[in-house]
Amino acid sequence: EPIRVVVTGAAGQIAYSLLYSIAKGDVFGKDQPIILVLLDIPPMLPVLDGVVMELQDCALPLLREVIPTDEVEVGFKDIDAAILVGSMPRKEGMERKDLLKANVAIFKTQGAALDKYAKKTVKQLSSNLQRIFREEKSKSFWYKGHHVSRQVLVVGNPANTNCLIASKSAPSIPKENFSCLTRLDHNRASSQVAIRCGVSSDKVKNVIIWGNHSSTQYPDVHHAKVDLHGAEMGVYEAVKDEAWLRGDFISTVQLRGAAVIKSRKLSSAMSAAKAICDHMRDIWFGTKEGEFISMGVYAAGNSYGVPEDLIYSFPVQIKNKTWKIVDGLPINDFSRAKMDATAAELVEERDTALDFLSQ
Ligand SMILES: NC(=O)c1ccc[n+]([C@@H]2O[C@H](COP(=O)([O-])OP(=O)(O)OC[C@H]3O[C@@H](n4cnc5c(N)ncnc54)[C@H](O)[C@@H]3O)[C@@H](O)[C@H]2O)c1
Ligand SMILES: O=C(O)CC[C@H](O)C(=O)O
Repeated sequence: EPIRVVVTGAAGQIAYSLLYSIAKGDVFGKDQPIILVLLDIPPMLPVLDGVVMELQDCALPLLREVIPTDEVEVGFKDIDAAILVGSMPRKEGMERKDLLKANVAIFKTQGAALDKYAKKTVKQLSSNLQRIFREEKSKSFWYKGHHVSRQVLVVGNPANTNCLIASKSAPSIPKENFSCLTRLDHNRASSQVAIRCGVSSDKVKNVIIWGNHSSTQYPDVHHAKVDLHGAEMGVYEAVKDEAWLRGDFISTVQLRGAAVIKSRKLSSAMSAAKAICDHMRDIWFGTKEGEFISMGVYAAGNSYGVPEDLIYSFPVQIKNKTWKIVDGLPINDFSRAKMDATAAELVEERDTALDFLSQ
């Protein structure tokens, strides 16, 4: 059976890199047929037509159908995965707060639309599932048995707060089904360490991005390992330069998005698309044994004292399409201060967003 995947902002630059990877099986598997739903705003429909033509012209065997639309009820109907990219990127000179105001309303609307249209009705389930559902009469069964596969990844910035707002606007979808993209930051951090050590990036594992996808994020390598020509060791031991690890390394990762904008005059797109693929593929197929990755998830119940009602980036492990925060990693004072600073920014962003949406 094909799965239905919607990408919003499908006429934009991230989508242009992303759609090909999804359609050729890099994310949901090499034998998983796909229906791609491309959602954008009305003025972009002519551009979407061109994207549809190009996808057809790729002649990809897994791609069963491409549906361009500007209507959320079409876009979100019965989807298995939603990748919410559509929103305005920051341009040079723009502040983060400008972006919050421009974008957060989109995610309120889209969360509500997901709640309304993505919900499968009991009627659409097989008769066997309908019988079990009637017998169980439990909402949690409904969630566990069926909704669990419906994953919503928020990419549009400010990604954490947009994700929180989308999730709050979709009360029938479990909070666990929402996540936001900090995998790009994770990949940036792994890559910086790999370059410094002169190894390929797959030799670095378990870096952590804590907090917000912003310049307050904390890229933490205290628990990361590097395979240095056959010998696995901690990153501090391998790099042997604490000043760099606590200074330029952190600021390079924190400010990388801004550096790309300054240089390209456009927000990162190829690397963002690659990170989206990594994030979704790990949700679908799970993380490797003994490894964790970073993603923004609902903070409730975390063991790190992060305020609960936030989407905060944590180290997570994923199995059976269910993520779990890696608990109990030792946190030193240096890390604690940085984790708290990024949490404080997220609290402020959340409050500004809620305030703004209530006006
Ligand atoms: N989380 C991350 O790591 C990360 C990385 C890079 C970019 N981003 C963010 O991703 C977003 C998109 O970036 P881009 O470079 O592709 O931008 P873009 O301007 O090239 O494309 C955005 C697309 O979204 C569409 N859009 C706007 N409002 C929409 C709506 N309500 N519904 C559907 N579509 C809508 C636009 O018409 C446009 O086609 C930005 O917010 C950017 O900051 C996040
Ligand atoms: O607007 C920014 O500073 C960041 C843009 C994007 O999210 C990125 O990380 O490349």
